[in-house]
Amino acid sequence: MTLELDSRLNSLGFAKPPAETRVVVAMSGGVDSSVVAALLADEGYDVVGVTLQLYDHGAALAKKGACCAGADIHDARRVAEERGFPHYVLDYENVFRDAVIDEFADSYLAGATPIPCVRCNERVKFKDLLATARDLDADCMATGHYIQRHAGPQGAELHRAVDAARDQSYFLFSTTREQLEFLRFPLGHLHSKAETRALAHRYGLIVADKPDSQDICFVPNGDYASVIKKLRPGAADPGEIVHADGRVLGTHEGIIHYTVGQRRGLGIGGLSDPLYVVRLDAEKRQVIVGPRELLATRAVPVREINWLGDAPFASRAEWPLSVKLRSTRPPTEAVLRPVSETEATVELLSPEEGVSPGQACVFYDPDGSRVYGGGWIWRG
Ligand SMILES: Nc1ncnc2c1ncn2[C@@H]1O[C@H](COP(=O)(O)OP(=O)(O)OP(=O)(O)O)[C@@H](O)[C@H]1O
Repeated sequence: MTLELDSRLNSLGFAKPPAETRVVVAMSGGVDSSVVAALLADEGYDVVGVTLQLYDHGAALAKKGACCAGADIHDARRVAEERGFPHYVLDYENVFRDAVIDEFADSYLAGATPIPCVRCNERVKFKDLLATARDLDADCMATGHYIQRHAGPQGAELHRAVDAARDQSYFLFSTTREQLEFLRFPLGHLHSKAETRALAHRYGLIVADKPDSQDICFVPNGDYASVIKKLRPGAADPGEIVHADGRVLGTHEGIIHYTVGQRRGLGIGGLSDPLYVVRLDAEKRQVIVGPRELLATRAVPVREINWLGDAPFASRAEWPLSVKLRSTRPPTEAVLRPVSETEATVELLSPEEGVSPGQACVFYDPDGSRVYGGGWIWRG
């Protein structure tokens, strides 16, 4: 660990001494947020750990070891005990089910590909948990997200994490400016997860070698279709697989099994050209397939926009930006044309494949480093 790194991590940006600065740390029981809590406690901050129980680990949805369930709560508590700061567990099962899981299931049934982690940040962690932190008289709330918060001339700014492989900006675009003022992300400056684990070992944390959590915490092994079937029994009805030219090519076991851009697993072999899912029609329960060229999208309709730029979002006819259309893709150049305060059309300079309703379109400045917000892709 370099001295330079330590000095960057030493301050949450408050004028008063750490001992007089109360920080609520959102603790999942994973290595990232445990390191945040240990680091801040070590620097002398008045740390209070809070863990949300998001679902019952004995219930059908959860898997052993999934975040937010029993074993993780136990780990978070152990870290707090060993580092000597208070820790609270709050039961958020009902809130999480209503605000995140239900929409996740309904979104798939409507033919979209949702991102529940964004809704969890927006509706649970940065709303109710943040309110709890204020109730606890905290000066700020810190999380283990890999993202940077910079103090800019117009207020707090959101920037991509230094470690591009860990960057979570795609999942945080809907953070409001007011929330951002109160939030801190002490891991955003780190260059790799190895640095986080090195810190965890330095503090002797029991979670130092705990495996990284999975993509969606309530979906065991990525098998989201099983989760949806449990939540909405009978809702995943079979239907037709239809070529974009109108030919019926076969049947499927429910549109929840498909996503735009998918090629494998269509079960319609024997055709000369490779076919891709180009659209899901929830009303007709049809999976529409076609050749690859039908996947290319240039104009992306976006709504529910949260803007984190300095000038009002709708104040200009167009903005040159770069955008990310999937969490795993790099930013790509675009021009954004506002339609209203919360809606826009994003025109991509080079067309992208597999742009799916329900995913986020996240806006960055043209060099792809500062996050200007984003919105939800819809069908238009
Ligand atoms: N159940 C929870 N209770 C409180 N805070 C949580 C909970 N789950 C996640 N968080 C907070 O949100 C951050 C990002 O969550 P995410 O699910 O992306 O975890 P992660 O990257 O696996 O981090 P960690 O190693 O801390 O689990 C966590 O670092 C933590 O600060």
